[in-house]
Amino acid sequence: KSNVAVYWGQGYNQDRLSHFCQESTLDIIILGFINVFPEAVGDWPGSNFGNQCDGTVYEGTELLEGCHQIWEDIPSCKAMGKTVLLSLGGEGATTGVLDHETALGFPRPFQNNTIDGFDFDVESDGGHGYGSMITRFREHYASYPEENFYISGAPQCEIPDAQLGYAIDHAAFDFIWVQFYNTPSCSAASYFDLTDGFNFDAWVAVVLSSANPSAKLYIGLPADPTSAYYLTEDQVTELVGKYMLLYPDTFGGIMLWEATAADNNVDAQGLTYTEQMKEVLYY
Ligand SMILES: CNC(=N)NC(=O)NC
Repeated sequence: KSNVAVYWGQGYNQDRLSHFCQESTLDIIILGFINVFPEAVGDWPGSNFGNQCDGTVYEGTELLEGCHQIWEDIPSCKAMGKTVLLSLGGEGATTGVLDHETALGFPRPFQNNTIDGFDFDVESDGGHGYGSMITRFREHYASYPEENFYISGAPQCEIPDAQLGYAIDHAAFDFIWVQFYNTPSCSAASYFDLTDGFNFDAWVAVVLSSANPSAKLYIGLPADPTSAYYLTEDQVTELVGKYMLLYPDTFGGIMLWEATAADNNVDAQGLTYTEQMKEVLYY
């Protein structure tokens, strides 16, 4: 079963989470972002969810306290069978888990909601701390054997990814959705131009030699048709059709950046981009 995973939380004028939970074509929803990481053990993280939340923060921190709609919607999202992950990082985030200790001390004041795991969208200051952090998450997960908890990552498409390369090699991820956009040399769009730098094959090799060779590898795509890296439904059908068949065990599905842009991107048949992607996967 291949999945459609979408980021939500940074969309322009975005709808609340429950709106997207009702969309049958979404399987995994990645909440972005915890965008401020602690500088030292005991520091608090910080968060940003765009137009959501009420702007209040925990005293003296950058961690949003009034994200009522999100916390209300997570249980219903899970009741609809969605996997809900909380993403750490995002563009311009204050990342940089300094060291092993800070990584282990990353507090988890994420309300009393149980999310299904954590996503690492580390776009700067990566390094070895993330390997330790993920290993610690795995240790925590092990004390809830009846629960399914996940770890995912969103590396850029150049190999090795400067921020997450070490973590991918040394810590077990369940899903790796490569941003086959933002980097011209290896984008999915480059599959359709003379450079043909699209490197899904090489990413499969990375996964097979990583700490979790059975991790699922997703093709990350922009949902906004004005993106320089945008692919039409026909292009995605050709690209995904080829790689889904080439690597049936490793291919996991499609990731979209991001949910609101996908909602607003409707084709002649009235299908949102997410619905188009679902058709591509089950065509
Ligand atoms: C510019 N940064 C992004 N668009 N980040 C992502 O797409 N992360 C999954």
